[in-house]
Amino acid sequence: MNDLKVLIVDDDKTNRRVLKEIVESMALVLFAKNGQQAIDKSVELQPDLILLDIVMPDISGFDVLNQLKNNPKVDHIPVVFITGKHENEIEERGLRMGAIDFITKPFHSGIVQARVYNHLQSVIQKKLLDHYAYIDPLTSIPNRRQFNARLQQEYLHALESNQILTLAIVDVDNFKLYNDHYGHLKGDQVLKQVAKAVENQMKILGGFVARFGGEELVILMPNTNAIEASSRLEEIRQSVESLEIPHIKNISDYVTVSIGYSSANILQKGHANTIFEIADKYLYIAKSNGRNQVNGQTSTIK
Ligand SMILES: Nc1nc2c(ncn2[C@@H]2O[C@H](COP(=O)(O)OP(=O)(O)OP(=O)(O)O)[C@@H](O)[C@H]2O)c(=O)[nH]1
Repeated sequence: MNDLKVLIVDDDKTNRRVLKEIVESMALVLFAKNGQQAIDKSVELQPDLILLDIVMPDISGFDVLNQLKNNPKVDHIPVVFITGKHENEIEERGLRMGAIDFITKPFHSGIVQARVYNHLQSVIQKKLLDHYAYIDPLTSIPNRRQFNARLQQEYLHALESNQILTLAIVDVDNFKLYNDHYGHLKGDQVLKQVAKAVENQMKILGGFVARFGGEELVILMPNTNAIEASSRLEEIRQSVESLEIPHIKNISDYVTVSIGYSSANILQKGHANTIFEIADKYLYIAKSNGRNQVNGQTSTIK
């Protein structure tokens, strides 16, 4: 569990030390001495669990929890309240506000350890579920669900910041023939290699890549105009060709991809799918013009 982080928020030094001793075998321990630090460190360090004292001199634990629950960057982090005495009213209020549990002082180390352990187990389970929900099992890159969420995010960001968003579709050429000739298992290996090559390029060039489905990958490049997009996508096209994966002799020497893109100047909310449709149109042109090429343009979404 060593890559897990627990943030201990307590104004009392002794309490922080005692809790640290209980928690440190299960997770990396972070500290905050007051409410404001708790909020700042939660946003910055993204702990997996927060142990939060209720009574603190600046902002009370209730107010901290309220602020955390109203901030989309941290609203998912489970919070366990630390309280001086057991009072049903306080416990009910905290649980209704979204705290997942209560720990009472003075600490019984065995109980605190068991509670923290159980909550960290839930965190691990959730991480695993998130992984399966958002990662494509064949290629290990983000899947279409993650892409859809990211597209909405980047679309809004581009609209608000008046930046150009490029969306590209990368499609393996003549892949049906490849599958028919070499078999689907070999085809799967090709998809893995192509996804890896594109992902590596995106790490260098900047951008997000996902498997859209079948033999199609999709790329998002925020703040990227058509000229920049065209040269980056050309590098991606070349990176796949240079893998030198043999195709069927009379089709082409190596496995290649065609890429269609749209560099969108976004003037209107709610038309993220239109960028995809335009990129798809250019992909069709790239295919019709002979495959193994990049095609696209600037478009305006209004
Ligand atoms: N091996 C493998 N094949 C897949 C997978 N998903 C889709 N395919 C195959 O991808 C092929 C796509 O074929 P088409 O849509 O006709 O496209 P294409 O043959 O690449 O032709 P062009 O796109 O015009 O170059 C089909 O044979 C699908 O079965 C997968 O996960 N693994």
